[in-house]
This record gives sequence, C-alpha cells and structure tokens, in this order.
Amino acid sequence: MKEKNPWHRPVTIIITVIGVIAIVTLVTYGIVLDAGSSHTSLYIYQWPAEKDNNTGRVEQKHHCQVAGKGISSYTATPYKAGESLISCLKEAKENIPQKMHPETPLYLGATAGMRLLKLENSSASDEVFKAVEKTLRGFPFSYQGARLLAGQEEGAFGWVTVNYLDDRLTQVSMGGFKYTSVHGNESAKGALDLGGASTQISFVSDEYNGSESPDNAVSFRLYGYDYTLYTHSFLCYGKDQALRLALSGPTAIMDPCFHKGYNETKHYAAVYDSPCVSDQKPQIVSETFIHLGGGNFTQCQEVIKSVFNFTSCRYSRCSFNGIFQPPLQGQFGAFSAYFFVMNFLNLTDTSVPLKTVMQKLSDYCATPWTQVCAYFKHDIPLKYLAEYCFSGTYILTLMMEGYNFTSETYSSIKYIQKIKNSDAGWTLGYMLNLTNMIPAEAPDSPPLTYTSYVSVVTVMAILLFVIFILILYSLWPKCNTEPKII
Ligand SMILES: Nc1nc2c(ncn2[C@@H]2O[C@H](COP(=O)(O)OP(=O)(O)OP(=O)(O)O)[C@@H](O)[C@H]2O)c(=O)[nH]1
Ligand SMILES: [Ca+2]
Repeated sequence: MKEKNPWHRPVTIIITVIGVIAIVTLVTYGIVLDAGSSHTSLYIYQWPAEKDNNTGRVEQKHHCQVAGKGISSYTATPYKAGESLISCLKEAKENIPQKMHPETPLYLGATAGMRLLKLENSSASDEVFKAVEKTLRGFPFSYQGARLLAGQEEGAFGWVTVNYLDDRLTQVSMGGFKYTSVHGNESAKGALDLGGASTQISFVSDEYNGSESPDNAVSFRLYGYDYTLYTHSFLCYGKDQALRLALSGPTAIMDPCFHKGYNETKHYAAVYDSPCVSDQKPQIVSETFIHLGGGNFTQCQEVIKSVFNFTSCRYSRCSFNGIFQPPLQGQFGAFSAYFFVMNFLNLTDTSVPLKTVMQKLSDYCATPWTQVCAYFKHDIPLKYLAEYCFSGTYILTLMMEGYNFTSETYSSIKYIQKIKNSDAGWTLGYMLNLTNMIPAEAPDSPPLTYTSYVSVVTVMAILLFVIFILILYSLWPKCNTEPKII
C-alpha cells in the first residue's frame, strides 16, 4: 500500500511555516546593570538573532529599578549589595524566554559611587564587587563580569547610545552610493549626563583631534567613519556630591538654594562622609547642624559658582578646574538628572529664552517651603522636592559657567529621557561595544527597526505560505468529473 506523504497534511504545513517564522524572527537578549551612585537599574535589550549589524536594531525591552540605594552604600554589609539585585534579576528571568537564558550576556558596570568608594577604601569596594558577582553568577545567564567603568568610558558610551538610537552613526546608502555628508561630525549629537556623584560631557568638535589633552580623547571607527570624541567625567560634580560641595563651608547653615521656611537638623557626618568634601569638614564639636533655606536664586548661583575653579588653565581653553574643553559644537542631548530636574521644573523647552528660564527658576526658588510641600508632597518624595531649586540652579550654572554654553547656544541642548522607548544612558553603548554590535565598516543595506524587520519577515513568510499552498493545490490529485468512456 502506498503511504500518504505527511507533508501533504495542512497541519504539518502550517506548523512548518510557523516554525520558519519563529526561526527567522528569533530574538537575542542582553542584560546590563547600571550600578550608579544613587541606585542600580537593570536593562534588558533585544535584537533580531540574525547577525546583521545595522544600526537602530537594538531596543530596550525592559527596565527594572533596584530598590534601595546604590551598591556603594553597602560597605558595612557587602552581601546586601548582592541581595539587593535579586528581585530585578528574577524579573529578567521572567522577561527572557528560558531557553535563551544561557546565551544572554549579563554585564554590570559601576560608576562614580564605586569610584569614590575605591578612592576611600579599596578593600571595601572589592568586597562589594565580590558580593555582587556571587549573586550574578547564581542566575542562569551568561555572566560577563562586574567592573568599574572609567569616567571616560561612561561618557563615551553615553554618546554612543544617544547617537545610535538617533540613527546618527550609519552612512546613508542610496542606489549603491553612500552619502557621508550628513553623517560623521556634522550630525553627531553631544551627550550630557548628570548623575548623583559624577557628570559627563562628550562631543565631537572639528577643532579637536586629540592632540591637546589626549586624556580627553576617545577614538573609534563606526560604520566606516572615524570619530575622535572629546569626553570628560567630573568626579564629585554629580548633583548629590555637588550639593555637599555647595553646603560645605561657613555659609552652610543659611542656604539660598533651599526654600524659605525649610528647616532640617542634619548630621555633619552625613555631609562630610565623602572624599569629595572630607577635607572641608569644619572643626566643630557639635554632631549636627540646622539646615535653613533662604530661597534666593541669585545668591544660590553665587554659592554654586564657588564650587567651580576658574583660576588656572594650562590649555588653550578650559571648562573648569583646569580641564581642557574644545569649543562646543552641534546639538546636545542632556539626560539622567538633567531630565528629572528640568522636567519637574517644567523647563525642558530650550527654545524658551534662557532669561525666561532663569526667571521661572528664580520664582520657584522664592516659593516658600510650606507652599511647595502642600502642592507636591503627595506626588514627589520630600528629599527630591527639597532639592529641585538647588538642582535646577546647579544645572544652569554647570552648563553656562562650567561648560560655556551661552544664551544663544542654550537651545542646542535637548533634555531627553528616552529615545524611541530606550533610556538614554551609557548602558546600551556599553553592551553594543562588548557584543561587537557596531561594525567598524558600513553595512550595505539601510537599517530596519526591529518592528519593521519582523513585519517584513512575517509578510514574506505568509506570501511563501500562500504560494506553497497554491503549488500544492495545483499538484493535488483531483477527482475526474468527466464521464469515463468505456
Ligand atoms: N527627581 C528625580 N530624581 C531622580 C530620579 N531618579 C534619580 N534621581 C536623582 O537624580 C540623580 C542622578 O540619578 P542617576 O542618573 O540615576 O545617578 P547615578 O547613576 O545613581 O549616579 P552616578 O554614578 O553619578 O552616575 C540622583 O541624585 C538621584 O537621586 C527621579 O525619578 N526623579
Ligand atoms: Ca549614572
């Protein structure tokens, strides 16, 4: 008896086609933990499994904020630094299909909080890393290391993220010709990152080739274009450490950067337990001081200016503290605390003249604390709320006095949190680099987003399916309806 060909069964055909779609649209994942000074965040990224290194293909799938403070705060009980990560890692397990766990790379990068801890107590920092590593190794992912990022890396990877997500890195390919005129230095966007303990500025400038102050240069070749990036990370100039710098000194008690009516008793130790300010600790017997708000924007600006040193510069030009900075060039994306703060203050629109922005901030700083509290206390944690006047003034002073933006160039800054649903920050650039996802040479085909890629593959698979069915139908043995002539 002739066996029926199983390939002729419609169920088999449908399963095969679904299988083909599943294989072609397989997704690869990567996990990066951003162990910042104030807190840790876990990001899951996803991209199509086929090894086609087009730009704009990696997307953020999931973000988990670790509860509690940053890992550098667990010096007394390092194992708790590891434990703090467990719930987000469990979330990661749920968000990535189980069969993909062993091949999902897992990275942890620590930034300024751990840099400060290393300066202060290097064995304590080793203990924290050990604890964190132990936890990460306990999960089924492909652990790739937990390490301290250099300030330069943090700045450079933030720049890569912003430009990658903005599709500014590839060359445009049209009809076989590659157009480079709109890419490279001219279209690259600078990156401004304001953390809790450090702040980074990174941009390309036609006037910087790395010869002056080579420590500030990061060079790479991406998609066939050479970039020499200027980058600098100012340790102690993140907004939490800058607040300590501004507080420390004889004027600490009446603080113009806090609202009138703000009145809190604080421990000296809490302010001075950081290498950024430890040498400025006043010789006072008392353990506490009363932090009073003055609510005066102009005076606050003066206090903040005093934390920047403009007295010496051994280069052709400097930002502050004797650090070289070439002339600013192009657009800038300002993220992390730049966004949190300016978004709260409703000041993210940089087309508004700088004078108006300052006036609005001045009005906000002059608002009595009781009024601010009554209005926002249900929505915003009090700690954040108390600091927005300081933080807003710090941001404007850092930009205008520190980095030399002017009222004309202020509009070249855009406050951003996300680009195409992915958070702006160093983590994506870090993973792209470590997984070799950005090739040195340009790909030939123009990039597709993941969604467009899946749509194209699905449409093609359906089309193939229809053609397949039609072919089968034409080959299928049919009943002969014609009367048989005997
Ligand atoms: N208002 C507000 N502030 C936030 C929020 N998230 C974080 N911050 C604060 O903004 C500052 C910067 O936060 P991050 O960018 O996460 O800093 P970080 O990565 O912990 O610190 P670094 O290691 O210096 O980069 C810190 O002072 C945080 O406490 C938020 O959602 N709202
Ligand atoms: Ca950060």
